[in-house]
Amino acid sequence: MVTLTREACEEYAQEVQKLSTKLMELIALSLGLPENRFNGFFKDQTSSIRFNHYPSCPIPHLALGVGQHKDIGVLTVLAQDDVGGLQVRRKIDGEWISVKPTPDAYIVNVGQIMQVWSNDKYESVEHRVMVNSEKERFSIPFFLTPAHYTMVKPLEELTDDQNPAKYRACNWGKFFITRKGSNFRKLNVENIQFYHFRVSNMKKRGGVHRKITHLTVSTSLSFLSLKIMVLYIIMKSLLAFIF
Ligand SMILES: O=C(O)CCC(=O)C(=O)O
Ligand SMILES: [Fe+2]
Repeated sequence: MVTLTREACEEYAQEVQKLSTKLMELIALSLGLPENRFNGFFKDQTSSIRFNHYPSCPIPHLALGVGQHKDIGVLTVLAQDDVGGLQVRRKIDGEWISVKPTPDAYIVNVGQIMQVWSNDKYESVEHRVMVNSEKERFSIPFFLTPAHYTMVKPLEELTDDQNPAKYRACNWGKFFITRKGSNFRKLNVENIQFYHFRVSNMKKRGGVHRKITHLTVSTSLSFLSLKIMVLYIIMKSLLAFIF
């Protein structure tokens, strides 16, 4: 049995954070930006680590370890054991492809924030985790996320008249709180995602954006009904006063 101490976790977090900083510098260079372009976003970063345990499951085809999703952060640096189960969705045909575990290697996922920052030059991949009928599995993802006050939007250097911003700005802290506090399952809608802020999605009425902004929509609706009620009361008193 392996015992994880707080010190070991903290040391691991610090090291993987350093690795992520290095990766962000390389990504900046790959986008033709100065190496330190992203550093400012991570001064008060909200990054986190998760310890995933997937117990073995006698009927694996009826269960999923983690349902299909795109990571919401900037990057995910994932450590996994040798059991396997992670699958990524191939874009061209939607086929689920198993990611073979490579010893002593990390898997790095591009998250939705990176996709927004790069105005779609980098794309976040959809993935899920299958369970194993005999073996339990462990994985440790590190989610690199910016300071809570960061306005997530395409970088200005990567947009111009020919290539306009594909996403509207969104406050990361508010996004995260909305996501965590959402009762999306009860409402049978998808939880909030950065791709809901795509300009093209937002134009479509009745599209995904309308679904996920139910909070805003219902708030404005109740505000509207309140206004109608007040107007009704005023009218009634006015009529009562006149007649
Ligand atoms: O366990 C894995 O391999 C991936 C887990 C994952 O996708 C996540 O926690 O976001
Ligand atoms: Fe994930």
